[in-house]
Amino acid sequence: MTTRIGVTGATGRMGREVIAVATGREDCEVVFAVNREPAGETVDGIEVEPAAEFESLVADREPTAVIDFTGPESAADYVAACADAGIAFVTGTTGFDDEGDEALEAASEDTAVLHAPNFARGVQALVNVVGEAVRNLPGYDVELVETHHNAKRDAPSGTANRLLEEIEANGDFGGRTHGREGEAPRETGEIGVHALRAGDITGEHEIVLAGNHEEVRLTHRAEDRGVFAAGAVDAAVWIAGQKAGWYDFADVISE
Ligand SMILES: NC(=O)C1=CN([C@@H]2O[C@H](COP(=O)(O)OP(=O)(O)OC[C@H]3O[C@@H](n4cnc5c(N)ncnc54)[C@H](OP(=O)(O)O)[C@@H]3O)[C@@H](O)[C@H]2O)C=CC1
Ligand SMILES: O=C(O)C1=N[C@H](C(=O)O)C[C@H](O)C1
Repeated sequence: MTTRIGVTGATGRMGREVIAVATGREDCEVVFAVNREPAGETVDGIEVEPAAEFESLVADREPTAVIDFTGPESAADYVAACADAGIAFVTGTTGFDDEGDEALEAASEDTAVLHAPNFARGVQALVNVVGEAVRNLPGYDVELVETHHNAKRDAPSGTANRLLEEIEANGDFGGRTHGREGEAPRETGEIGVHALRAGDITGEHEIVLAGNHEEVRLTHRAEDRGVFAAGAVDAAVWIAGQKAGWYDFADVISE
């Protein structure tokens, strides 16, 4: 069955990639695309419509899943609208505060919701192995460095936060230190977190584990945003028809 996809944030860096991927596949169709300020644009032949028309587009075009790459405030509004309409919601948006997280979780009681801070399959593999590395190297210093383009709003990245949760769950750490300045010797057990913003870098995450006169570096580097878009479209095709609930990208990959 063809998955009918609605896209939000259609003229953004990721929205454009999602439309490019989805229009190139035979198992899905982009039935509408919206952006805050569409200015009469089309993306890969899809007309971009005003965000204010989202609810009427949902009613008229009957998407089976919405893919969202906007911002945390708008994603919270879109997930609530999808929950009301019973449409599956896939979001890669990052930077949610507690209220945003709660909006996603509340919506998952009424519809299928999948949130992934990173839709690259390699990052999922990194999440899977980082805990094992930490468990194997107790007492080693751990630092995380993430690097993104100069227009990224949130820091640390959503992916960095996910990796940090995994690191903390697998070792005995004393807290996170975001950057260092001045007299700032490393405390035992702290996890250093560093966010670089420069140019149009797609997204890099590196975990450094050092001790015992050796170091291990686990690095993921996304070379093209199409990697994220392909994962998000895979997720939308997978989630359409799933029952209400909370899903993550690991559920998609494991099938
Ligand atoms: N999970 C993953 O794999 C990835 C996640 N991301 C995350 O995705 C999000 C978007 O990133 P990116 O594409 O680079 O950001 P952009 O700023 O390039 O794109 C966001 C788009 O959303 C639009 N927008 C904002 N509010 C609304 C609204 N209410 N309705 C419709 N459209 C709206 C913006 O429009 P306007 O320009 O008018 O503001 C813009 O076109 C970020 O949170 C980022 O961290 C990014 C890459 C991969
Ligand atoms: O904003 C981005 O560009 C990216 N954001 C995601 C994040 O915050 O982790 C994923 C990816 O690294 C690109």
